[in-house]
Amino acid sequence: MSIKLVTSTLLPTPFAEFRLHGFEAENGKEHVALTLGDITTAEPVLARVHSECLTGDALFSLRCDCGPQLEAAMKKIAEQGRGVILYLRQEGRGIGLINKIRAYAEQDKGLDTVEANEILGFLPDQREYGIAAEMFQQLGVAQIRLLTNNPRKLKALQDVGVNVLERVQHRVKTTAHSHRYLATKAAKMGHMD
Ligand SMILES: Nc1nc2c(ncn2[C@@H]2O[C@H](COP(=O)(O)OP(=O)(O)OP(=O)(O)O)[C@@H](O)[C@H]2O)c(=O)[nH]1
Ligand SMILES: [Zn+2]
Repeated sequence: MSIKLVTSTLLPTPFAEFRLHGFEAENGKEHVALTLGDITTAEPVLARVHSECLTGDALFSLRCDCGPQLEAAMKKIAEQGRGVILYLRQEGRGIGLINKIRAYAEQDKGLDTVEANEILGFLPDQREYGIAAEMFQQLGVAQIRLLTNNPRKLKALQDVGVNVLERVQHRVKTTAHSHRYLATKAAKMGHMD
């Protein structure tokens, strides 16, 4: 086991009172999950596997759609009264915060998100989803309906053994700033509508 559930508490939010679960990975990284309702029953659970984006999730960045996607996932789960969000600390598609800022600086000079990662010596997407499977298992989630537009995430999760019954579209409104970013994701990273 490369990650363990350490402690849980309540997290009141504007959308619902979630449970917040703290996980510690073998490599020292700390991850969290938000859950609502009884997610241990056989009925598929609405789930979002969200990758950390400090700029989008906490600083209101318009360069990407992460913040609105997180909020939309919390709202959809609140509406259903049942669901789970894994918040994985894989900032910058796995390259880390400072390197993501470096990548943004390259994008300021005209490169797209994929080219910027490559010029810095990284793959376009370095995320790994093995811990997600273990987190679902430890939370007692048997099968999920996954909120995503990213086919690679869907496949990666299935490859590590997550039982994904359905992909649920998870689009949010685009802004003038995020338009190019989303266009690159569609053209180069296969993101779906
Ligand atoms: N390296 C890099 N990472 C970025 C950039 N913009 C956003 N990210 C990171 O990308 C991650 C979010 O991934 P996305 O590709 O936007 O979306 P996704 O989670 O794969 O797919 P969805 O489930 O459809 O949202 C977060 O970790 C962000 O920090 C960028 O320009 N460069
Ligand atoms: Zn983002």
